[in-house]
Amino acid sequence: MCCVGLETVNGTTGEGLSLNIQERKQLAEEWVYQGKDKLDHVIVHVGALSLPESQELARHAADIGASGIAVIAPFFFKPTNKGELIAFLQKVASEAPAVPFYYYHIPPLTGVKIRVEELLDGIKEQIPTFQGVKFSDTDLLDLAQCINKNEREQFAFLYGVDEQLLSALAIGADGAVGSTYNYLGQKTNLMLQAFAKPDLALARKYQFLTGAFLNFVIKLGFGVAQTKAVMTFVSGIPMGPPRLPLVDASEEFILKAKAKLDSIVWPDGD
Ligand SMILES: CC(=O)N[C@@H]([C@@H](O)[C@H](O)[C@H](O)CO)[C@@H](O)CC(=O)C(=O)O
Repeated sequence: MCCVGLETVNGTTGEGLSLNIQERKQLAEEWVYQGKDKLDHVIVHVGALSLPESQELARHAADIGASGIAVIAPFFFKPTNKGELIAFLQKVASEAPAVPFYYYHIPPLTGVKIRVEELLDGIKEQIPTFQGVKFSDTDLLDLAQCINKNEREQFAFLYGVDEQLLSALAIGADGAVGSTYNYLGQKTNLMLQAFAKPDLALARKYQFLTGAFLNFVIKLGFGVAQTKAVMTFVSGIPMGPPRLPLVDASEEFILKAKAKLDSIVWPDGD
């Protein structure tokens, strides 16, 4: 959901696809308003199953001054090839012709596995506002090819598999957008600093510890509802219940996840 100076609104953790259009607009407006002078970028996710809805959200994001829009692949009637996916994305992007456009690649949830390397080939000709990818997939070969082949384009590659961020940074990812940064953002910033120094041994320590936590909770069953529960107990700010078909994390999950997180000894001594 967030990283340094950047917020993506109405994405996965924010359950954007479970909200109605009015709710999505309201949230986007509030983030743009509250983020003014605090956040470098507020990217609004405007993807939807219905093209007209997605276009309406894109126009709205442009009107309120969002610094970017992002779109996932439609996931009920799915595009089966690059041409179909680009056609959909292009029709949304063209409704906000002055707003940078990001493709939000998240095949574990959309089931659309069209390789991004293929998608990016010649994309600027069809989507002149194309600015980058939020890449939420474990296929680092695909990510590496995207980065290598598009060096001159200056696209932004924002990585979204938090447990593998360090590997993505090593091959040139520009930043991160993910659910754990809502509660492990400071630790991730320390990892980023160590990587930039470079102190790879220290960076690895942070990555391994984040990984140990995620490995533990994934075995218990970990999704958006559980993420919200962790955000709640870490921040003390109630995130509210998820919307059906998601259901609240169990008390047992919360107790175990909290104990695990509390047991971690971070390199900064916290
Ligand atoms: C499938 C999924 O939810 N992926 C998450 C990850 O942050 C994920 O929760 C994390 O890597 C743990 O596996 C993000 O990519 C989603 C995200 O950033 C968002 O809320 O838009």
